[in-house]
Amino acid sequence: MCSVLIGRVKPAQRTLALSLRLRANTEGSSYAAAESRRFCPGVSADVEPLLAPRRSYCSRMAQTEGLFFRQLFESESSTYTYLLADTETKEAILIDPVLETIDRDVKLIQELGLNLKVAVNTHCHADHITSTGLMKKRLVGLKSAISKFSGASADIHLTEGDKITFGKHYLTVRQTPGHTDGCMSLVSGDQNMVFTGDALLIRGCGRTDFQQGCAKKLYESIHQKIFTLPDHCLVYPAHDYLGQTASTVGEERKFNPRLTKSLEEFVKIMNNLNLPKPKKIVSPVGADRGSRRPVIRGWDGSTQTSVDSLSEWTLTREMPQHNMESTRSQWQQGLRPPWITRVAVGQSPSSSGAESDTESSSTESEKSSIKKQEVGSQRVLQPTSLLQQRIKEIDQQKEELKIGLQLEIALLQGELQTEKSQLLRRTQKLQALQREARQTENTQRRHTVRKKERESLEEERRRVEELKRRCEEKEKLIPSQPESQREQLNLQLQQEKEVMEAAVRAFEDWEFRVLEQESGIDEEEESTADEEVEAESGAAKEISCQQHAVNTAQERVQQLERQLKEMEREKERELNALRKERRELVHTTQLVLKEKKPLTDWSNITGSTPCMMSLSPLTVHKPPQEPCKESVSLPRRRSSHRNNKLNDRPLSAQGLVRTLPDSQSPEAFTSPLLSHRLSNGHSSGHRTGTNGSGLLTPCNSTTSSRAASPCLLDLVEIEKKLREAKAERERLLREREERRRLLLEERRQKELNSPRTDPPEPETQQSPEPEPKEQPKASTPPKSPEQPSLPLFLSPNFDLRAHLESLGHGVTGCTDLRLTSRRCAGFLTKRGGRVKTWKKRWFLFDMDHRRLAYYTDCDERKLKGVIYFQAIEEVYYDHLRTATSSPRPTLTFCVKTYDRLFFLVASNAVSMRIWMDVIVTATDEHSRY
Ligand SMILES: N[C@@H](CCC(=O)N[C@@H](CSS)C(=O)NCC(=O)O)C(=O)O
Repeated sequence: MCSVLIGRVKPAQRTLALSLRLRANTEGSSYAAAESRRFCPGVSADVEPLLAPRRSYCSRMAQTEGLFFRQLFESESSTYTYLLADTETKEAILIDPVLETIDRDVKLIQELGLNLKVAVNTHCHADHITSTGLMKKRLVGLKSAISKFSGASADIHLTEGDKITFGKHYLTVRQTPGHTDGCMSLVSGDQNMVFTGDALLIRGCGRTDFQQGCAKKLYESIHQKIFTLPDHCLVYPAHDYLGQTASTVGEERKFNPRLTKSLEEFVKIMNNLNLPKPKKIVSPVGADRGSRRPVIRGWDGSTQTSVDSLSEWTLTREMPQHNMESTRSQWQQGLRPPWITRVAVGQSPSSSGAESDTESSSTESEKSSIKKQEVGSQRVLQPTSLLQQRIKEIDQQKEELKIGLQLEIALLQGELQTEKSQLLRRTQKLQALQREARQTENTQRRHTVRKKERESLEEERRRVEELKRRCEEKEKLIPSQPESQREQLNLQLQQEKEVMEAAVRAFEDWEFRVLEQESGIDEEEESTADEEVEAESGAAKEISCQQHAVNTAQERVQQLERQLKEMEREKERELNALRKERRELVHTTQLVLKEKKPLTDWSNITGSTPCMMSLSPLTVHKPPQEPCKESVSLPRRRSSHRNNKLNDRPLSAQGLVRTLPDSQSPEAFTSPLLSHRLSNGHSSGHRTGTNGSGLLTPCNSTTSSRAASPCLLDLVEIEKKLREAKAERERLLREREERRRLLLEERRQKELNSPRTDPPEPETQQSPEPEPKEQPKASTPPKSPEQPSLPLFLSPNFDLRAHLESLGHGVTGCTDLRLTSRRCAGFLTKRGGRVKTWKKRWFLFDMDHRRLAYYTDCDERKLKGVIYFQAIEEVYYDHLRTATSSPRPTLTFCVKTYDRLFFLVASNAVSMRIWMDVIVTATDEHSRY
């Protein structure tokens, strides 16, 4: 049994103990030691000086024995979340968790077997939504905490001096208002760490231009509450926009550019910051939910309906949308610091038409056999991987949707809870009023009865007195009566007296009873009849008012319940739709995989070259709607058919599958490819496709997947089309082979007629085909009438060297390159595909093999990878410096294939320009052919 204590040390020594049962956990590993390894893992001597500050951080961390500490980062709002735990008891606290990273945080907490007791928000965040509310739904026993002055609801409201205890550690609350009224900093028990929230940032501080911000208050808070901590105390802020992770109080006191100034200067600085609104605050998340009244979401799932005290910015924080596409794309496109890794969905593991770019060390023979298989199977692997990618996307979408809707439901439940408790309060009040009314009524009734009784009593009194009077009169008259009658009269008087005395006794008893009854009754009540009437009418009013409020609250509760049910139904509907799509995609994947074997076998039998594969209608390409995410540089291309080019590209399996029902006929899928491609993309005949350019266009996977899903059911149709595709492909390959044979024939003829001038090229060991002979420098050979219309760069007579000279390159002066009429070779530094390390490679641009190969060295013995010409889409200079880690940013250029980017660095500007113009010929060749 252990407890998390939230207690105030001063003034009242208040200790609020939340006695919570702890899971039995015997692991007890040294988190602090692991943590220090994380901060300084295997530091080599040459970088050690650079890491010196971090070493001091971690060595100090390690001193706090038995403390687990983890700094976590959310890249969209640049927020730091901190997880602290006692390594022995496993009790943990979480500071400033963010909604977007709830899965990561919960997973980590569960993996480490921690028992999260409290999730603290250092203040009301204006730039992101806290995950405490949702986290409470996921982690049993978790309490939320926030400053009492934040105006937000939470399980625990903290004030100055409160202690948040977890195991043998604790954090003390120091109120540091200024950025917001409810800002607080949390100081570790040993004063080695302070979590400053948005008060003190590294070399900065929280803005003071919204949310009750006040520069003067902030200045005082920091000076009085943070700068009074020891110099070595580590500062952990809630945000950093420059990748800084921690600082110290001493450093900030000395170097903080804002806080080293006088108060007046500080105020001036803060008033002139002119910061843009935080990125997320203005995002119209939930804009489609305009029907909902503006609400400020409570920090633990409840809702505050008051909007008066909060800025308009706060009001923009609504629920995540059900349209998760936008969220996902934000996540996918969002820049992340290097230490945040997220598996990029849809990244093909291998390069286009190339061997894997993992810089593996397989042998040449392995390479060639792998290449054969790869080329043959690529067209089926790629669609499969696309489908699998889509499945992954759906899973992710499902998860996001679930979180979004769970949150929505949790918040509605919170709202419902609040309304219900309000209803309960009102009902109780109403009942009390009704009780009161009943009491009043009873009093009145009693009052009337009493009044009547008093009247009867009065009557009786009068009767008794009359009897008394009569007896007295008789008694007086008897002496004056004749003697003979006196005895008789005395007798009568005696009887009457007895009757009278009995009546007096009865009356007195009655009167005594009445007086006794009335002795307990409030005299005021008796006397102020008017007031009573007034109170009665007030109570009646109050009752009707309360009745009305109760009715409204009941309606609201019913409405919320309906909303909740609808939300749950919506969640089910959405999840079912996603489940259905996923099932269909899995089915289709299986089908495509089934197709894989015969197609691969067939491909091996034909022994087709990679270039031939480009004619396959199933070659996979990135959907044209998606621009290259890695760079937005303008491509360096001579071809003016940029847009057509994308449409000219072979149809992706994904696109095929999705567009089948629209295409109606098998011809739509097979017919126009060859003629269209051979006519340089200008053919307008025989177009049966759906996109106006005569070809089927792949659907945009991010927007139309759900709409397109029904077509996936048409599996028989798919099989049929696959068979047709195979037949068409076979025919195209035959035609292409024939054309190729004719070309070679023609080239040989030409060589016989015109003897070559260039010396024969030495690099022949790689070439399985006869090395073509070079033509004298002529980049545009005359076209014989019978010669088929071939693209410029495809022509066997095309002279690369002459072409470059004609472009004005000083080829002879560039000693870095070996340039012949058909080849260009030289060193380039290439960035790895998955492991982003830069390696120097020998690149060989080979026009005869139509590939750009790279080797470990200039002897070209160890092939590391190949980029086939048909895969190359664009070549451009990296002027936006997207390859941030490039050793020479100014000499970096990009070769974009349809599924990845190659970042290459030349040794100098001249060779970079030549390389780019060399490689661009490959793109032109591809786009034209
Ligand atoms: N451009 C940034 C602005 C982020 C921002 O305004 N941050 C707040 C804390 S979150 S409310 C702040 O106080 N910043 C102080 C500063 O000096 O930056 C973005 O949107 O990412």
